[in-house]
Amino acid sequence: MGRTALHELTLAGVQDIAKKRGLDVAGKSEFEIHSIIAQDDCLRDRAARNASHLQELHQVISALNAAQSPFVCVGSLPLDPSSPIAILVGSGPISEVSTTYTPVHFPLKNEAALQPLLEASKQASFGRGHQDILDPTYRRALVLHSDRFVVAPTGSLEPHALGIVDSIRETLFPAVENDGGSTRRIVAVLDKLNVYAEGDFFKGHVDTPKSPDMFGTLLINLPASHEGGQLIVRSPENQMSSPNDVGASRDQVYMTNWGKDTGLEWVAFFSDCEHEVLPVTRGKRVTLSYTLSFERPMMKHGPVDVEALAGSRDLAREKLVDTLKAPGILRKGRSLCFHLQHKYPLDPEKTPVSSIVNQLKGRDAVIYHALQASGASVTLHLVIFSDQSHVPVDDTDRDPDSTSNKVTIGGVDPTPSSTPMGRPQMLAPRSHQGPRTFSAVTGSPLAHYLNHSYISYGNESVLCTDYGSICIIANVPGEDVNAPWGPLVENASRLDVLD
Ligand SMILES: O=C(O)CCC(=O)C(=O)O
Ligand SMILES: [Fe+2]
Repeated sequence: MGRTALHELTLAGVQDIAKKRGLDVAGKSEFEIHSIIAQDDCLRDRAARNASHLQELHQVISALNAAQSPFVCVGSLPLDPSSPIAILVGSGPISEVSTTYTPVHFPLKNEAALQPLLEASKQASFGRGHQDILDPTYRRALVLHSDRFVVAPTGSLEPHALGIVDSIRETLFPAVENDGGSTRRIVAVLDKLNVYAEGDFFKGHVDTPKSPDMFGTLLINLPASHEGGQLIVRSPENQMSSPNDVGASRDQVYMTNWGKDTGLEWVAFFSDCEHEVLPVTRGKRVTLSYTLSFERPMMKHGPVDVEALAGSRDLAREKLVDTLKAPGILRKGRSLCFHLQHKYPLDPEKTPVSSIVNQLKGRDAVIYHALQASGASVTLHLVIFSDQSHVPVDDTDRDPDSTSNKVTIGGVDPTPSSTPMGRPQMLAPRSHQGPRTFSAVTGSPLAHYLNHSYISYGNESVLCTDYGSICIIANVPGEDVNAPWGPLVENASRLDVLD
């Protein structure tokens, strides 16, 4: 055995183990330490078990990567030039009887034709923390809210009628695409019209969720000739990269190429994906933005039909299910922990964590449904951030000695029907030998922690909702999710695994 399995342990893990076994490793190289512990039967055995565990987790991660689902969905629709679309710009709020309308036709014939829109629009602000502020170094654009214009002919830019909503469901929610549609009705609501003139831009931001049901944003580009003004959308795991970054794979950063076509072009993306509009270098760029939400009544439904996953005949996802079913992946006493890739608007004081089951996006939905299809017992857990180390959600249990800048994980929500929050629990520090070990297979709550301050740069300031970080915990069926929690092994696929 020995070398390969031992090599899977990190140097820190090896030093830790060696010290606990009373082995003298002071001043020794990693190679020497490995040789020392290779002589130790107990350590060899433990390293071998770690190595097989790591191999299993790597298999899960590979299957998961192969089953990745996209974070953007794009399309284009031709427009009949003989029947242009008109934006009817109101002289005041459209609810008022006295309002008169001036039409602006698309495809836009010349820039002068845009004048009524420019006059009615106002300089766009954006949300920083709880305030809407004007900062032309961050966002330079004009906006016209949907209460100041109407589209003619009526319904001609209606995303349902145009088939855009169906495409969004098929692309962004493939894992649940076949559940009959009725439980996952998507609603696209027109929010505003954005005009970017030469030199205008909108720097990187994430869109503020306007309600807990909102999951994404749809932008329709109206045909107006321009250059520059590309929209860049980044996957949640690639927030700081540009399309030219070395290492940022092209499927993690999407960039539009609008302004040349005479039809409609559109892009939809999950609302926690960072996006930006590069400066327009010629012409005018006009977009309509829509919020994408799940219809409210579906929140009452239970978890979506897992049969749908089996019916989707996606080979990569079937392989993921098979990998999760393989003997040893899930075993008694070891839970798998998947930190969610996306953020979700959730007020944990009012809503159980389990309510986001029907809102899971992208890879999170794939993991959840694959785990369910594999027969695992699957629960969602709230991740709460704290500058205290491993502080339980319940303040009475606060550990006065822990001050490091770590995360607290709590808010177990196994039985949402009986209690709104479930009994608060926490993951114990690594040194604590709890009855169950948690192996973090994907992501880290710390990454969310770093993002957290970033999301105060929304596109609007909204007070009522915020993002929480959540993880999916998978157990063998029958295990008591309320039993005291053991240690969390972060990045279990890379670090040594505690037993
Ligand atoms: O106009 C665009 O393409 C983007 C607008 C945007 O990101 C926003 O309003 O939040
Ligand atoms: Fe935005």
